[in-house]
Amino acid sequence: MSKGDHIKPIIQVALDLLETDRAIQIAKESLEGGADWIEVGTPLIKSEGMDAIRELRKNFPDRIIIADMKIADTGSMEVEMGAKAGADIVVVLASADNSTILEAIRAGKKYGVKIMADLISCNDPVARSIELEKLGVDYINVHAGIDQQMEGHDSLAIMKKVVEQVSIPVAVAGGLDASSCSEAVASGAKIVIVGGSIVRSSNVTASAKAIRKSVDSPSSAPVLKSSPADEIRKILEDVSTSNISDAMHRKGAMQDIFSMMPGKKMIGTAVTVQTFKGDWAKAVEAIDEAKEGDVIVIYNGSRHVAPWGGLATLSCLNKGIAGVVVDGAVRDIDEIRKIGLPVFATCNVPNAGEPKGFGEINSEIVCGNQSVSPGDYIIGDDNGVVVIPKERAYEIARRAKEVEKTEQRLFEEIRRGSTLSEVMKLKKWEKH
Ligand SMILES: O=C([C@H](O)CO)[C@H](O)[C@H](O)COP(=O)(O)O
Repeated sequence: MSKGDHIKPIIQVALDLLETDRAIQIAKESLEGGADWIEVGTPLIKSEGMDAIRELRKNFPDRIIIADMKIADTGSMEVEMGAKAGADIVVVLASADNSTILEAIRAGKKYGVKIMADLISCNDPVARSIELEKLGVDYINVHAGIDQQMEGHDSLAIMKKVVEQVSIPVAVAGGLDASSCSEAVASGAKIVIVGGSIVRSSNVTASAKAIRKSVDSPSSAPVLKSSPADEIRKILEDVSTSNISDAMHRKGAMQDIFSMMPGKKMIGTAVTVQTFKGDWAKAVEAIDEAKEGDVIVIYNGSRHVAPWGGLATLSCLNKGIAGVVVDGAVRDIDEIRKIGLPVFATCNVPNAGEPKGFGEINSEIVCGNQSVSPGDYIIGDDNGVVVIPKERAYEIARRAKEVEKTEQRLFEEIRRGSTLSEVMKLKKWEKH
């Protein structure tokens, strides 16, 4: 039997990293957990070039190595590069022109490597799979890319159609975890390609083991999906406002708004209130308009007169409101702390304002220098408060989760005795 012939389903670990040394260590831990094939991920190839493939080949002489080059042109030249660096399988984009695919296949035959076609972003993946098989590719990868996953795409439904139409082995990729891998194998996938769920885990070996176990006793029971709102909420419970800020490229964080209830996290959807210096009527009326799980977000603009205090906070608790944010001052901090509701504000003062009744409830406002519309997601913790526009809530929650996973892995590597700059090769990545 050659090193490519597997009877069991194949787990291909996708090393989507930027540094070869980390990739080698993570590959080692993945293989200990039961992964089979090693993919030199596209980001790694772009970061370190063909040398990443050479190094992985040197370290893992007996393993199948896939060069995820996502070839779009010059099929022959790039397959030759991958082959000469030590790859067994080279990846070409399924959306590349047939001339590129054919040249890749010809070069593959010449240099003894197989060709995998990646269906990422293909308009008609099933029809293209049939064409690719006729053209002569060796494997097809049904793939929802990382950015597509963040918007809720997944690859399993298309993969199930593709396996019915082609007889070459079908791989599947796109945010797979143990349960989706199991479903994929039960539905006909021969290769499961797993990146984030293994390589960004703080315990790579345990995560690979869990996937090994799931693909070796696959279940066709579809993974039960929760509603987008439930999924968003569940993810937001796991991540910090720092993770969310990173996911939003530093957009979304309110300025000069601080927690009055250290240690309390707040997640909810905005009911907005525009008021004017110390006028507390609209702020308090908003409590009756808000529903369970909402966050009342108030622009007031005074550091010296408070539109919010203990009585309003207790009223919120009675209605199941998730918390309050005030661009301005609050008072009765001792009472607020006893009540225990998360309250965020610019500062605290003893002075109350007046219920004059100017302003509006549920118009677009600016709070902490951020635009907030009714229904936007508001998350607060000890780092501060961030706003996620409702239209991007699912995507940003998913991206924040990826940030959190990446950090968990970095924590693990630092715990092993390294430093942040060593792990991240900071000097190499300084801007030139
Ligand atoms: O190919 C991939 C992606 O385009 C980045 O290069 C990933 O390796 C593939 O999607 C698997 O990774 P996960 O989706 O994180 O499991």
